Amino acid sequence: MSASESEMQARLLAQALPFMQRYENKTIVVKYGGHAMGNPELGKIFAEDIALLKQSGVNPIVVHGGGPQIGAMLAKMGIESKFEGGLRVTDQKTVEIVEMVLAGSINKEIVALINQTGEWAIGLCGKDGNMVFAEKAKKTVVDPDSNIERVLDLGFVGEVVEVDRTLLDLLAKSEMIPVIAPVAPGRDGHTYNINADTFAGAIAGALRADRLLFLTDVPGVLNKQGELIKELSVAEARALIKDGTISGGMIPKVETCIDAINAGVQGVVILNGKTPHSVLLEIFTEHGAGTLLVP
Ligand SMILES: Nc1ncnc2c1ncn2[C@@H]1O[C@H](COP(=O)(O)OP(=O)(O)O)[C@@H](O)[C@H]1O
Ligand SMILES: CC(=O)N[C@@H](CCC(=O)OP(=O)(O)O)C(=O)O
Repeated sequence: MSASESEMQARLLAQALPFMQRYENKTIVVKYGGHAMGNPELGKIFAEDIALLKQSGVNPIVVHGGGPQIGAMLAKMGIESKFEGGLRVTDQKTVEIVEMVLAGSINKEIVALINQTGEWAIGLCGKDGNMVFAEKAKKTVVDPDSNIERVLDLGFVGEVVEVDRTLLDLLAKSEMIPVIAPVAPGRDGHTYNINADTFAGAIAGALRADRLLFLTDVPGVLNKQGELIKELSVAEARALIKDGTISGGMIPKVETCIDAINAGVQGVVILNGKTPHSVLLEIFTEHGAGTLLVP
């Protein structure tokens, strides 16, 4: 390494100090989307970033998705994936596979990656420690042609109705980093499939998290021309959903951002999880990337 390169690295490290002080003991919820996963090298870097946050005195909580991975498993079993309003229509067979993929293989993969850094991760879903309770989602969509609102029946898709922070508060005081799959029970005894974005938003809201980061496979919210929108107000976001600029999986993400801001979460950002060290860059440098949602 040349002298100027090591000087630059030292300067970068020194610049991180005020950010480390700012976030000490603060809760940062990181939603790791299924589209941001898949590349082993990037997975390792993501795990290192989370480990570094914990080592720096931050309380990181990982909530993960796995939509594409669920789709692949369903396809293997000859079941077609169907979405309405960005949410998977989930019958009994599908919810069993969702739980198997999310709370099983993906959750343990992320836990193992973090453990390999030398930190300690613990894999959970909403069922563990009675952390989250859900009920059947009451989702409505407005038909753009007729402007008539209709209620969607998405089967066992849930929305979070209760978060008990007991277990997460315990873990915050421990060495353990929680890694949570978005599956939760209902008081009716059913298991519900919850969109990982809305699940992460509910956790961040219940914990009054300092930051909520969404790692996905695009640089942030893009406008009609495909350019990154660096700052998006709640009103602008609603307008972009209405005119179809924001569609598919970006809808629950942006709706969650709006709810999280209303619940008092301070910094809500959608950013590219395929950029190496995007979490560290966002938290410990001035070079925040992605779309910042503002009231
Ligand atoms: N306006 C928009 N800006 C950016 N992405 C958008 C927009 N509208 C729809 N999308 C889609 O949303 C996707 C991200 O959501 P999703 O597929 O649920 O990802 P993840 O698995 O990371 O949660 C992008 O890959 C993109 O295809
Ligand atoms: C109800 C619903 O749609 N649940 C999602 C849960 C996983 C998820 O949200 O994963 P991503 O974050 O990778 O999109 C699903 O079944 O795909």
